[in-house]
Amino acid sequence: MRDALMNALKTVNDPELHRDLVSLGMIERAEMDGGLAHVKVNLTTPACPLKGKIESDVRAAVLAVPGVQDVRVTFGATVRAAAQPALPGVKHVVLVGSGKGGVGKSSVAVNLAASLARDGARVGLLDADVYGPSVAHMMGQPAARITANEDRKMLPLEAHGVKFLSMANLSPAGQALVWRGPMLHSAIQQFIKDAAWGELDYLIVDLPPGTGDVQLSLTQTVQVTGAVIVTTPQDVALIDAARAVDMFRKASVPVLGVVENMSYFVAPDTGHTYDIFGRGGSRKLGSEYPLLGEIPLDVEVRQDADQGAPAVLAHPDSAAAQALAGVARTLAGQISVRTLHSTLAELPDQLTVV
Ligand SMILES: Nc1ncnc2c1ncn2[C@@H]1O[C@H](COP(=O)(O)OP(=O)(O)OP(=O)(O)O)[C@@H](O)[C@H]1O
Repeated sequence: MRDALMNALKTVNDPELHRDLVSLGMIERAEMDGGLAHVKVNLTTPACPLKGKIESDVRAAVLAVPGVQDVRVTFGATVRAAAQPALPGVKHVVLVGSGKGGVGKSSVAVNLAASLARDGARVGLLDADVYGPSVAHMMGQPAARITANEDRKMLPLEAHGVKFLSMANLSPAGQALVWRGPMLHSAIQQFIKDAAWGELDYLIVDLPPGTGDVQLSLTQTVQVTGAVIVTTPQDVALIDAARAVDMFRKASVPVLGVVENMSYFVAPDTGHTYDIFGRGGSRKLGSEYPLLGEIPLDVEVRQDADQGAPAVLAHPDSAAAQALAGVARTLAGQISVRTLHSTLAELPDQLTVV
């Protein structure tokens, strides 16, 4: 009977990976209990954007097996590590960058991290925006201080299910950092390599805006899975975003996608939509960089950030939070596809990214 179930499951393809669940090794359990079939699918990320589709496809395929009256589908998830894992225990390092300041890069990084963690992933968040570190505040821990463990490794702080490190938790509050290039380089090295991150599926790195030394130093310090570029749809932001894309291309860091923030505004009183910065402009960056999502301007995103609670957790039903959660899942799916692409010896020709 198990063979019949497995044969049926061989007809179900992962909708993103375009391969059947059996050959992808995603079927953890397939058993009959009377007329009830139990199937456990081990996803490649807990933030799988197409879990609902996989569930209905599995159900339909298994229900067609003679003798099956009902199906119970359950899920687990194991994020597969990049071919060359970033750090011991860290499966993927994802950089969040922008060409220009103030476009909402830190807000996106914090919400991505919180959303992935809520979906069940093990997530770290590194604030590499050394000149204007805002992660500590946005995570609600501006006063916390970083300590070291017995091996003299920095212990990340933790909030909202996310481990994080920010320069703001090292220096006295309100004091500016006057570190120069080489010191910054070694500070970032330490944040990455001399910290006890433990086992992480995703380490999200909030970069400083622009295309300077810190960004380059990071791409040289650690094997990075890819970068996400945050921009507003405004031309001046897009010109700078294109520069950031170019920098990553030159540093051989794949651009996993673009997030268009402050994409539009829906007036709460009239419901009218205003495209304040010109919606959809990020498509001008080129079709080879997938648009991971359009995040509306939303006063709650700003208020939640100020109060130290990511919008995806504080107001999960708002349009902005839903869009941010969608970005996190699309990104996780994108990483799964790329990882499979680079780790499978025999590539299916129809393997596509978003
Ligand atoms: N979608 C949004 N709706 C409303 N406010 C937003 C949105 N995104 C970001 N903001 C607000 O805009 C301001 C700038 O955001 P943020 O600090 O995330 O930008 P940044 O690109 O990281 O800036 P920098 O790197 O220059 O410090 C913050 O006050 C933030 O709360």
